[in-house]
Amino acid sequence: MTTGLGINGSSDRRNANTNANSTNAGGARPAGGAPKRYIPPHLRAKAPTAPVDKNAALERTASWSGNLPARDRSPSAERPAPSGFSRAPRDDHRGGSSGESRGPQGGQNWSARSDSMTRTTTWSGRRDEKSGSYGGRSSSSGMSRGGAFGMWANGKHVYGQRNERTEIELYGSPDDPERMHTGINFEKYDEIPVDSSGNNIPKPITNFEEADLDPLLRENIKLSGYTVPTPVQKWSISLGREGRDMMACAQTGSGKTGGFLFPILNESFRTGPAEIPATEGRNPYRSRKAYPIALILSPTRELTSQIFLEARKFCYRSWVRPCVVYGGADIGQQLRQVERGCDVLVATPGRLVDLIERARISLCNIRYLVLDEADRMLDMGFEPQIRRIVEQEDMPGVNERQTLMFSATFPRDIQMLAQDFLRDYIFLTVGRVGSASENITQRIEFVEDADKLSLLLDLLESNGDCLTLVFVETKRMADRLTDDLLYNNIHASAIHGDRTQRERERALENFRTGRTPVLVATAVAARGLDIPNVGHVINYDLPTDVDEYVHRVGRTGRAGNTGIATSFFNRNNHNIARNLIDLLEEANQEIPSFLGVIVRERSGFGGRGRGRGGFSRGGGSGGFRDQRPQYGRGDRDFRQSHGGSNFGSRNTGGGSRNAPSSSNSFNTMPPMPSMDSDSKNSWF
Ligand SMILES: Nc1ncnc2c1ncn2[C@@H]1O[C@H](COP(=O)(O)OP(=O)(O)OP(=O)(O)O)[C@@H](O)[C@H]1O
Repeated sequence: MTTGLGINGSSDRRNANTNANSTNAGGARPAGGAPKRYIPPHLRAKAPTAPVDKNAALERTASWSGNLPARDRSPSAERPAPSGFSRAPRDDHRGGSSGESRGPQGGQNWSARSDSMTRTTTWSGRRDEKSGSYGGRSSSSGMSRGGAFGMWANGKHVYGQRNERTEIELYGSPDDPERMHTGINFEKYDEIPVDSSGNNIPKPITNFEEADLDPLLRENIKLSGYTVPTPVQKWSISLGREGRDMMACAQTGSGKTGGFLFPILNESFRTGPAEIPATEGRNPYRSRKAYPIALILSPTRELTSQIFLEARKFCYRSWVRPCVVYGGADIGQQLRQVERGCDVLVATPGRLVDLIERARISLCNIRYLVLDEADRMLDMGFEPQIRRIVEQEDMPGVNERQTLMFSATFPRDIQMLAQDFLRDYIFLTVGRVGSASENITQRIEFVEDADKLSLLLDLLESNGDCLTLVFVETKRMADRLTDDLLYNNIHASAIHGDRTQRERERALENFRTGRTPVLVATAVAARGLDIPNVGHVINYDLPTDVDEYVHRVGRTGRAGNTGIATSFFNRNNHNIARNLIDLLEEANQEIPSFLGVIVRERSGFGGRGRGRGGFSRGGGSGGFRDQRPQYGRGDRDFRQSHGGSNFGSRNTGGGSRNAPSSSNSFNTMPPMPSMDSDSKNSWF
């Protein structure tokens, strides 16, 4: 039962739901006896219908059907049945999928590249290709045979030929429903205050036209439909030109991917490839090793794949070949792809280490290192691997490379740790560190565990056409809830760490295309994923960490579009209440009174409020995180507030600062157990 603490009249509505349905969480399948069917609100006044036939229950013909574009570019994924939305197979969310997954390593068609252009460069020993495809959004036909790559010849960048088919595959058509279109609030990004701190801060660019970008990059940006740079892009392009390191904290959906790709590609297009050092063996040109010039590390396979697809857009017709490697996919295929050309490598740490150990990747030519979701990459699970990749392999040192870190959240302790990988960096914040975008309407609903399913069904019923992402805390819960939704006639699938990579990619593809408009996810889908039309994020289970909350809700309200995030809260979530209040306040959201009540209750028990910048980061309860000292959420460049540093104040307009004092003395983290990215993912 709900308590009287609900807001907006929602508790009344839920009580009504509970009465109308059952007392065991709406449409949940009861442990024994005949299952009770969930009755949506608009049918509750009507006479009950016959129990749902199991197969019929999975038939979707109601409000979801066909409302969303069911365009499916997957070569072998099932197409919607002609009669409308045929149901996804019962095991759709658990495995046993019959269709091929789509993804850079998902199927045969992803393996080959489609350059008609012969590469004559000899710097990396890569094979010249005449045809084929090399993975991308659509592989059904292989990437267009006429797809063009450029080359670097005689010290010059020679652009590849334009190819209409490749352009449609890469960029979609302007009315492509799967393409992210900027929303009504896109221009408002410019109103968000930007703070920068560091030495000799260059001025940001103001627009793409005056940015003196490489003409090919400019063209590719245009083809991607970008007309105005977002704030983080304005700054990163200018910092990239100056060769400066950067730690950038900008809200979810505000264009951080372009923020790191643009400066890297702008410089690479101008300067060309790097020579392989003579120390690399007798005839490095004949070796099968790749020598990328840029390395982009990200925490999850899906995000890694997505960044690669973005990189392909901006590398089109250039000499730069992007390449992707991540766990769970066929390594043989990845190795072949690496051999075909690997100038910008997008990778998860675990798989990268594997390829380094096999002597198939050398990092000796790295000029640019990017940690996307940097706070996650330097968090406990990944840090040992990052240290190994960056410090113990052959990557040039911090003075010889440019290092860029991006995230929407940057806790203070991670900022401290990050200093080990950065040189005289600029700290950039767009909005407050770790704040949620105001494009997202955040609602917190008080609901007891037993009533969650009922409320979820109500919300889904009233959702309209949009895609809905439902977050839960455990893999088991993800499967269970998906079963419950399928049982209640809602097309849903699940994504979590226990599913095979093929199943994960398939679930994501079906979600993206609207075949299964509800995706139940664990934290594996919380960061970075950019899926158009996600209009509603529901935290069925709230996370214990408020930063995780920020990333989750950030799957909606992207690129200036608006979205809704609803979170189910009850007393079990008291640890996050304080931080949630701060977050809602910052984003100008309504703060339900029960949050304050619960915070006061907890203070009464001797607990203390854990405000931002206070002692605890996120107030997680139990688990691995809490074994670390907690330094508080970062709300600014930690160098500014730390005693002994010369960063006494915030700098918003450039100007000079003295170098920060050494960070090493602050790095008092106890050693953390090592985990590779795949085992890390298994947490989710
Ligand atoms: N300058 C731009 N003009 C138009 N659209 C843009 C621009 N920059 C980025 N976008 C679009 O905005 C969306 C969000 O961008 P992106 O995924 O880079 O956000 P992000 O800041 O990395 O988000 P997250 O914190 O969730 O990782 C993407 O669909 C991207 O194509």
